[in-house]
Amino acid sequence: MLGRLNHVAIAVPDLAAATATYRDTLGAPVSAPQALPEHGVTVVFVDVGNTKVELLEPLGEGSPIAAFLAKNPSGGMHHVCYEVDDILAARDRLKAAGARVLGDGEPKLGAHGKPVLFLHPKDFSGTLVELEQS
Ligand SMILES: CC[C@@H](C(=O)O)C(=O)SCCNC(=O)CCNC(=O)[C@H](O)C(C)(C)COP(=O)(O)OP(=O)(O)OC[C@H]1O[C@@H](n2cnc3c(N)ncnc32)[C@H](O)[C@@H]1OP(=O)(O)O
Ligand SMILES: [Co+2]
Repeated sequence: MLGRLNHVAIAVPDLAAATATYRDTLGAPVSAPQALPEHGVTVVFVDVGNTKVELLEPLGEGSPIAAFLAKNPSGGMHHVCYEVDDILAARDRLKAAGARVLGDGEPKLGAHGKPVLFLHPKDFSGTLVELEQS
């Protein structure tokens, strides 16, 4: 069911500072910031060749990453995103296996304009999982 690793996401308290670290210190190409109010985050993507790193900063009230950053004020690894061929089939299979699909269970368009879903970290070895339609 799982395809390639699309991205690893890191929640950060200061997106401009994290961008500068990846671009200037680590020498990686970093995209322009993208505000995604429907997801409560602003993101940039770092191109690391074989996959991407997504840097996430909270946006607006009730951001889904606010509690995570309160517990990890310096930031930290927030989720991994795997591609799937058929996100609805993947969702139904996971639900049948007892995994918790977050939100209302319906895919939303993610940062790449493709449908995404999130799976509860307690069902996946303490790691929040994002699925993205490939
Ligand atoms: C830009 C769009 C998109 C893309 O295309 O790439 C994105 O990536 S958007 C990214 C942000 N969006 C989301 O994260 C949406 C899904 N997330 C959620 O619904 C919530 O964040 C959550 C996972 C349900 C957590 O909710 P929260 O209120 O922060 O905490 P809880 O108290 O309910 O947490 C329960 C439990 O889980 C632990 N936890 C929370 N977040 C993580 C995490 N990222 N990784 C690992 N574990 C996590 C939390 O610590 C609690 O554990 P205990 O303390 O042991 O109870
Ligand atoms: Co993501």
